[in-house]
Amino acid sequence: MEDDDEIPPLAVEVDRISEPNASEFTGKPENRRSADEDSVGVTVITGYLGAGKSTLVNFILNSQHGKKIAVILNEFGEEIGVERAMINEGDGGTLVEEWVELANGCICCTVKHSLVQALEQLVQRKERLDHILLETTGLANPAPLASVLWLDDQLEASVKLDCIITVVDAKNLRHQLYEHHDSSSFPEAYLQIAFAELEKEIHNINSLATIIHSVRCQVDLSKILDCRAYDAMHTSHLEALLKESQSLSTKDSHESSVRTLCIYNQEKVNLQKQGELQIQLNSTKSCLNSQLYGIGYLFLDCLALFTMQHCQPYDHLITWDKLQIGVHSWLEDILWEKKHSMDIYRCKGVLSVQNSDELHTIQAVREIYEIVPARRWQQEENQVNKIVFIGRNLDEDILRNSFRACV
Ligand SMILES: Nc1nc2c(ncn2[C@@H]2O[C@H](COP(=O)(O)OP(=O)(O)OP(=O)(O)O)[C@@H](O)[C@H]2O)c(=O)[nH]1
Repeated sequence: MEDDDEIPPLAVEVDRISEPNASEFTGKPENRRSADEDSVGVTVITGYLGAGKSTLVNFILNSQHGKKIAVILNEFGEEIGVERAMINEGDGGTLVEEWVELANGCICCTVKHSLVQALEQLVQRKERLDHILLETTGLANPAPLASVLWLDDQLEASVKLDCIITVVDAKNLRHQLYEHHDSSSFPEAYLQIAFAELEKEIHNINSLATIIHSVRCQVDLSKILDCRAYDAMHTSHLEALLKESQSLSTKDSHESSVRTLCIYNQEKVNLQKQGELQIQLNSTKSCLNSQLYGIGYLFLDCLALFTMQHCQPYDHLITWDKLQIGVHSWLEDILWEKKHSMDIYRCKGVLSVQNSDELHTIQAVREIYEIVPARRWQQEENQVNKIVFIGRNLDEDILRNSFRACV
């Protein structure tokens, strides 16, 4: 990346920003203020991997606000299509006025210019938008974004930075701030104290942040949309952010050892847990009658429950057609047992499941995971399994090969 790319396109020298006067801040005070009336508000939604950014986007889109909202998603190349498939667009995309996917890089460094272009195109649409949501990757630094939105000459007057929301996962924040801290077995009373401490820690990092507690990002939208957090009255807050952005090199802002990779598979998968394994027998092919003869137990390297269906009563020659494990067991091996010594921070994706016409989403943040049916597959959609992993020591071959046991 060119050095030039790293410096946000500032309209004024940063040294001058120290003046608390909003007029001097942009150099064009009256324009800025009157333009505010017509400009489209942009809410930047940021937060660490798995903090709940998409959950918040989903919540906003599905709430009754009567606004025409466009969503800009920033994805790393490997994540293309996964993020969007996981957000509920409503039937036929009715909840979202416009989608823009900024792929192949992080919005805070390599795709900054694409962001400017995307915003321009959105505000030039015939039908006026009421609001734009910009969801960053879980590894983005929001400061350079703020400078693009606040100070970019091309954009000035047409969009305004309404608010930066940082979604924080109360369970994992301590772990993220102080690695190796395990809060999974804390008694409740301790947790309450820990959460109070968390608020203190958040305020130590940003004393001006308004903290809103929520479960699954269900918040009062009047507190987060159209809040003009950076209008003329609140420029000092942004000043600090921009100064910080100047001192940071985007080259250093991403952990180089953290890798993102994606595995694909076209076949439908089995979700079942190990205790519910179904073992298909070759001998079923030669069955003469269709009676169910029984359920028995079999010791392999684990205890597996199997059903013998449609077998001849005296068929002693049993050979396995396929030993299938479920996605649950596969994930638990990787996330809980850490069988392959991979340090997985985040896993997300879509699954095409056997005997189901619904797209299932797979979500994991550290060791906590869930697999849920999200919606029906759309007709034109390619029903594939696509799973993104983010973490350290990821081994693509192991992940891909071990996943095959689920199909
Ligand atoms: N228990 C619990 N889970 C939550 C809450 N909010 C979000 N989640 C779950 O956390 C997981 C990650 O949420 P996402 O919204 O995809 O997180 P994200 O910040 O977009 O993640 P990245 O794509 O990695 O940047 C999902 O399984 C959510 O259902 C919450 O308040 N409580």
